Amino acid sequence: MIALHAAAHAPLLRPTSLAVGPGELAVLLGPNGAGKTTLIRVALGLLPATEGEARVGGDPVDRLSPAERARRVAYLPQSRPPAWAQPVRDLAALGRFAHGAALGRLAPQDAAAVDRALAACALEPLAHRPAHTLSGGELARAHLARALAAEAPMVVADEPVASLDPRHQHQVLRLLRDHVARGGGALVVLHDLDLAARYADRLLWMQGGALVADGSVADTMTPERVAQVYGVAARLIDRDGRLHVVVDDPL
Ligand SMILES: Nc1ncnc2c1ncn2[C@@H]1O[C@H](COP(=O)(O)OP(=O)(O)OP(=O)(O)O)[C@@H](O)[C@H]1O
Repeated sequence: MIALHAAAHAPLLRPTSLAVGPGELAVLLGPNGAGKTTLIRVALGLLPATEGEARVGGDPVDRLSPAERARRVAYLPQSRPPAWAQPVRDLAALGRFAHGAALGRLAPQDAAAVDRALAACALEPLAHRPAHTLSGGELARAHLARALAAEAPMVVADEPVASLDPRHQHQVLRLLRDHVARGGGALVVLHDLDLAARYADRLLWMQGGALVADGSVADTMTPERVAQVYGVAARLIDRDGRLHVVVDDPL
């Protein structure tokens, strides 16, 4: 469980109360600069709250060691660390460091978790490739494998599908859904409203540093809200019980 009752001044996060827990895939939406990354960073204790507090797994995040926090929540940041000539498998193994693993010293359970994450991300054929030789989309999946290898109860992913082709976008969101089906929780930033409508249990809408709506797809995804939050005209089409979001023109 990630719980936030906090505000920050710079970058701006208006007073925000939010809890995301096991069994839900919450998608954080909002235009560029709305404060999505800021909210995540305050929630994870990576930016100080100027008022209030953030809790992870029930404890104030500033009382957790980085390793303890990493065992509770796997964070896939938007700007990922530069990849150097490290094989993909070693990059994924970084996800086990919070469990006491070190490169060249993976216990059987660490190696098994890394193998599961590589398989889930369809990276087995690339396991021995130096990460700096990967395409942008392959590298994004390698970072996801690192996050999944941690096998933390919560996953927080900031635009995890940004550089992926359509098939891999769906693959990543299915992996996050599988994580939720196994009892985990996920907080994921997306810019694709159609993907959000398809995969989210809950939508968190941000604008101007504030959470302006929080609820199910059925309750919160409306053309009016898309217009208000993003400044674009959108049509919602219900086809075979699934909502499709078609973005038309800027308003
Ligand atoms: N260290 C900082 N000091 C001052 N302002 C900042 C700082 N970091 C970010 N900001 C500003 O805070 C606002 C929110 O930024 P944030 O990265 O949280 O937005 P975002 O919703 O994640 O955007 P995007 O979709 O573009 O990634 C932006 O206007 C940004 O320029």
